Amino acid sequence: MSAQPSGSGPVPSLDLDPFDEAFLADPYPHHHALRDAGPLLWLERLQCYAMARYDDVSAALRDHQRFCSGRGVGLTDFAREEPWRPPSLLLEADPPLHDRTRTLMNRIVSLPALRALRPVWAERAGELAERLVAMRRFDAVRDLGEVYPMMVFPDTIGLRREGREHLLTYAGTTFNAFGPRNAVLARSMEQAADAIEWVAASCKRENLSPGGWGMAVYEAADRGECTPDEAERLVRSFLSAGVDTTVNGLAQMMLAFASFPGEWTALRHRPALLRRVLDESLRWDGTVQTFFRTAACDVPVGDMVIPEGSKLLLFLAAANRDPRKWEAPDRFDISRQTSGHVGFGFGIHQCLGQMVARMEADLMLEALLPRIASIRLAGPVERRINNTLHALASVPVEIEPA
Ligand SMILES: CCOc1cccc(C(=O)O)c1
Repeated sequence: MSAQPSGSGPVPSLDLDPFDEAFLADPYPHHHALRDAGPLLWLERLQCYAMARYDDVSAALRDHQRFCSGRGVGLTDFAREEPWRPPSLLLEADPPLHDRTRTLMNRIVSLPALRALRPVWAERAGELAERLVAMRRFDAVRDLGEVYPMMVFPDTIGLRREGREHLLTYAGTTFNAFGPRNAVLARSMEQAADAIEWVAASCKRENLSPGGWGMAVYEAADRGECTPDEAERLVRSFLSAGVDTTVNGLAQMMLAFASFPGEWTALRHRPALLRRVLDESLRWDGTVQTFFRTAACDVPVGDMVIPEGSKLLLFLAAANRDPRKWEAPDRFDISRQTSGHVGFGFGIHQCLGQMVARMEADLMLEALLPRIASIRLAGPVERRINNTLHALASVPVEIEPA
C-alpha cells in the first residue's frame, strides 16, 4: 500500500473502509472516529483524503474552485480514467459550463413551475394518504416512499409510461458508481443494463411529452441555450437525481417520526413546523451520505497540504451530526434551526431539486397530519446497501387514525 503523497504534512491516516457494507448499513457509529481524528484525514484503503467535521465539509463544498467537480464527484478521477457514462453537465461540471447549464435548469425547476404543479401533486398526496390511513399498517418504503414520487415526478418530466420501474434501478446504479469498484457496484451494474438502456432512450426528444420539464430542456436548446446533445444529458440528470433521492428521503422522514413518536405529536400541535421537517430529517440521516471532490491545486489545510489531483471524500452526513455545530445532533427535533445543514449539499452545486423534494414532503405531511394521531415502528427496518445513499428497503409502521 503506498503511503500518502509526501509533503502533505501530519495528516492522520485511518485504515477504515467507508464503502464496506457494514459501514454503509450503519455509518453513524463510525463518524465519531472520523470527526475526532482531525479536520483532514487520509484513508489508506481508498488512497484519498477525507473531511467529516461540519466547518471543513461546508467550507470545501463552498470552495468549488479549489475543490472541483469536473474531475468527477466519485472516487474515479475523470482526468485519469474514463467515466462509466458521459459526465453530468451539472453535478460533474465546473464554471463556466456549470453556470450555463445550472441557469438553464433553474429556469425550468422554478418556483412558478412548482406553484403550477402544487394542486395536482396535493391531490395525489391526498389520495395516497387516504389509502395509507385505511391500511393502519403500511410500509413507509414500499407503500409511500416508492409510490408518491412515482405518482408525480415522471409525469412532470413528461416520461413515457411504460418502463418507469427502471428509474429506481438506474438511479441506484448512478449513486453506486460514485463509490469504489466494489461488490456493491458490481452487483448494481449487473442488474442495470436494461435500466441504462431505457433511461438513454427516455431522454430523447421523441420520447418526451410536450409541456414536461424534459421537453422544456429541448426548447431551451431550440433557443440556443444548449446543444441537443447537452439537452439529452440534462434530461438524464432529472432521472438520475430526482427519484431515488425523494423515494428514500420520504421513507427516511417517516422512519424519523416512527423513531421519535413525540415529534409527530409536536407537529400536530404546531403544524407551522411542517416546512422544516424534511430538512431536519435530512440533517438527522442524509439520503446522500457522501460526495467526492478533486483538488484542482495544492490546498493548504492548517499545517497540512492536499496535493493537486488528490480525491477528497466529504462525509456530509457526519458533518450534519457534528456536535461542534449541532446541539444534541443525534436527536430528530422538528423545532431545530436546520439552516446550514449539508443534506442538500452547499454552494453552487446545492441540490437543484431541493424545492421539489420539499414540496413532495410538505404535501405528503399535509395530507397525513390531520388523519394520523400517532406513528410507531411495527417491525424491523431493512436497509438497501448503496455506496452513496443511506437507502431503505422496508420501514413497517403502524398508525393510530386521528
Ligand atoms: C443528488 C445528486 O445529484 C445527482 C446525482 C446523480 C446524478 C446527477 C446528474 O446530474 O446526472 C445528479
